[in-house]
Amino acid sequence: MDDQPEMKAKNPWHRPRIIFITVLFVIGIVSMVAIGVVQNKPLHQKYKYGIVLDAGSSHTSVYIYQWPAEKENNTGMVQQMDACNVPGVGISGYSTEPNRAGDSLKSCMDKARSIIPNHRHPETPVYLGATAGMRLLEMKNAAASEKVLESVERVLQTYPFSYQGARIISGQEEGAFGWITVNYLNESLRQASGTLGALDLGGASTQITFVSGQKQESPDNSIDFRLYGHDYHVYTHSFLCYGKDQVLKLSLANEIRPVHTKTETIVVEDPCFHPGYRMNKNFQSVFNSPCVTGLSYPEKNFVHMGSGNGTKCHAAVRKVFNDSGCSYSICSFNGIFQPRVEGQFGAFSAFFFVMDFLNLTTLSLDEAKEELGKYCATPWEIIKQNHPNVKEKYLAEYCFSGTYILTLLEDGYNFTSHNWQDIKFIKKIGNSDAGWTLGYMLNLTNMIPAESPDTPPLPYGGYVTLMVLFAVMILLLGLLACKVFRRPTGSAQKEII
Ligand SMILES: O=c1[nH]cnc2c1ncn2[C@@H]1O[C@H](COP(=O)(O)OP(=O)(O)O)[C@@H](O)[C@H]1O
Ligand SMILES: [Ca+2]
Repeated sequence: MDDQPEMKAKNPWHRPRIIFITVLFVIGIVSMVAIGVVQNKPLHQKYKYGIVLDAGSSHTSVYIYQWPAEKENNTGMVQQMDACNVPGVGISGYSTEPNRAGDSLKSCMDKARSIIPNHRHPETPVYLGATAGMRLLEMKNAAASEKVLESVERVLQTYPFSYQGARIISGQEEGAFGWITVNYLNESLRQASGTLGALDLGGASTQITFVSGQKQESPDNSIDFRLYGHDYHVYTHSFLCYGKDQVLKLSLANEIRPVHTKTETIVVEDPCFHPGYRMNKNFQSVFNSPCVTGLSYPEKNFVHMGSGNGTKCHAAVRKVFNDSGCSYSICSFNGIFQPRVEGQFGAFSAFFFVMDFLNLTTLSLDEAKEELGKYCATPWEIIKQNHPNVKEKYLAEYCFSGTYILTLLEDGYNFTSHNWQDIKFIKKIGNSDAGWTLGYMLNLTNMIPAESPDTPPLPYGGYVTLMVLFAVMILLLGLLACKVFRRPTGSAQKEII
């Protein structure tokens, strides 16, 4: 301590010089980090967009997707930006006035035009995929289905986007793309971790799709994917006519046929509708579908009367499944091969709407049956009072729909009370709806590569953290070095003095 004044006297610039060097050193390090951060930060995130129209049997939805322009091939990058419900019925409902099918899409397409930045319009692909409603219309009246598709095509081509076509997708595509969507969103494709099976329930068809390690006995039900460097053997089946609206017609038709006479007023007592429910309906509304046969008196009406009995409803719904005649080692129903269900499942669309409304999504199978039985037995007046804001058509059908869902999953697909908890009823994963549309777009824009794309070894956040850590380490080492170099000089001077 006594030597300090002498040292200072010897070299009065020593300390300021060290401070000056240290300050320069710190400024250098800070600048290095700042430059690294600024240089590597994506300056202004550029997004690309894609539009898919899901032309379902009951309604059409327009989905707008967006993704960062430079990260097309990374899983989880494409997200739903907006979804618009087209007012009115599904496009197959315009078979007698096809022009209205195209017109119905305008409000949602106008919205898409306004929310996607103008300079991206010409490169934004638009796809329309029609599902089971149009499959049925094509079976019933191919010319009408052609006209409906022409009408939607005409309207979609008037928009400034890159129109890529309107077509009826197959049930196999619907199942496969639903599976791709949930697994893409779940990020289960990049890690070879377990995938999520996909259960989709529509109005006119239903799909089951899952990875199965068992022998695939039916080529029609088997798809092989190579995605991000992993091979997947996927089982899929789409049951046309087994969407919930068509099954309602099927089971009503089963109840009408035995009491079907030409003269009397026909009263059909239905255990799947609430006690006190009474509605005049036309035979036509039940027998107008290619899924239902055997109408003799199209002009006749009947009284649809609820009796609200869960057990009897289950028995009635059960009749729409044909369990005889499996030519494989194992079947679901109607002679269709299906291996035992495996792994976790995401159940979406009407599976979710119905189970969520009935508050059954988290219950065990037995609890769900019990709750549903009580719900079905509740008088219609009380149901209406309890849910004044729910559309009456949906409200009247929840007992039936819930019973159909439990029956399809248990008696159809052979889920049991042991693996019931493997089914997750989901609407969205992140911001994006579960459904076939995202998978359809990813496939058509080649955004899911067969092999894993090369990505930087570190994500951006990790890179910045490492840079900062190294900078701090260098700084500390520098300071330490200053101290160490100062000491010997000091002690040497001390010794000399
Ligand atoms: O909020 C809801 N509650 C109950 N059911 C709904 C709700 N929203 C849609 N749905 C039903 O979901 C189903 C959707 O089927 P979609 O129109 O996709 O037919 P598809 O897939 O067979 O072509 C229809 O049965 C429709 O009534
Ligand atoms: Ca659908």
